[in-house]
Amino acid sequence: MGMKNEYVGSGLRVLEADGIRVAFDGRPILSDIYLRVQTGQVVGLLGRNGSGKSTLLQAVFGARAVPDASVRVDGRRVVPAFQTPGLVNYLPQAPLLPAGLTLRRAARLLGVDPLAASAGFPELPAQLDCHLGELSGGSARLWQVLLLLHANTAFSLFDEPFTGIMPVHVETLGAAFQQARQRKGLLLTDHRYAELLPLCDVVYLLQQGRLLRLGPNFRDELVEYGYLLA
Ligand SMILES: Nc1ncnc2c1ncn2[C@@H]1O[C@H](COP(=O)(O)OP(=O)(O)OP(=O)(O)O)[C@@H](O)[C@H]1O
Repeated sequence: MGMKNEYVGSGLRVLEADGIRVAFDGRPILSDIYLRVQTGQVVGLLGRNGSGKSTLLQAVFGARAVPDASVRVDGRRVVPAFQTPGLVNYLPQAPLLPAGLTLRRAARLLGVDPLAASAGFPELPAQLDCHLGELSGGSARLWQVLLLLHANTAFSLFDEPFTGIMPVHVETLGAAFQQARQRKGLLLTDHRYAELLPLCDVVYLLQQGRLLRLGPNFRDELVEYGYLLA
């Protein structure tokens, strides 16, 4: 794409965030967060409804300005992170790509080969000339996840990538995440923990404004903190 892209394809990259403090109407949502994702890792972010997962992803990406946030890559400050070419992309909970765009065009804008991106999903190639707005909710979601996953960034942040996607595709998508780990670092938040946890190298739980890095007995911890029933 002609753009300088120093972040892709050359060794280990470490994305760190701390100092992220967010309050709404005086009610603290995020306080004292430290988060780390490195290339080669799938990192899972869990937490109860309203715990601030989406807010945290926005703050890391730079979509939400946080005055004292420190987001760093390899120790170098990158705020807002999205301004650094090739560093990170982010799929919010809501649709990202315009409804009037065809998939072929969306893929070209993102510099992605749409056939490679949709490998393993037999019905997707036939949708290439559809507009995003013409697809079912689940198909549109799946395409957006796949296009961002295959776009050439060192990190991808996904807010609820599995939502709306049918079970047979959730498994294939999980495999695509695992494959993408060879190229990038992934930060995923989703309530489908049964599908998410087996993919994760690191699991974080957002709990009352703090981000806890869970240990090997994460299931017990998730019960203890009220995210799962015993
Ligand atoms: N713009 C805003 N103004 C006021 N409060 C907000 C705003 N955005 C988010 N909140 C509140 O901040 C809290 C965290 O919201 P957030 O969407 O980050 O949670 P979440 O963990 O992603 O939740 P879920 O699992 O339900 O998607 C919630 O209590 C929400 O109501």
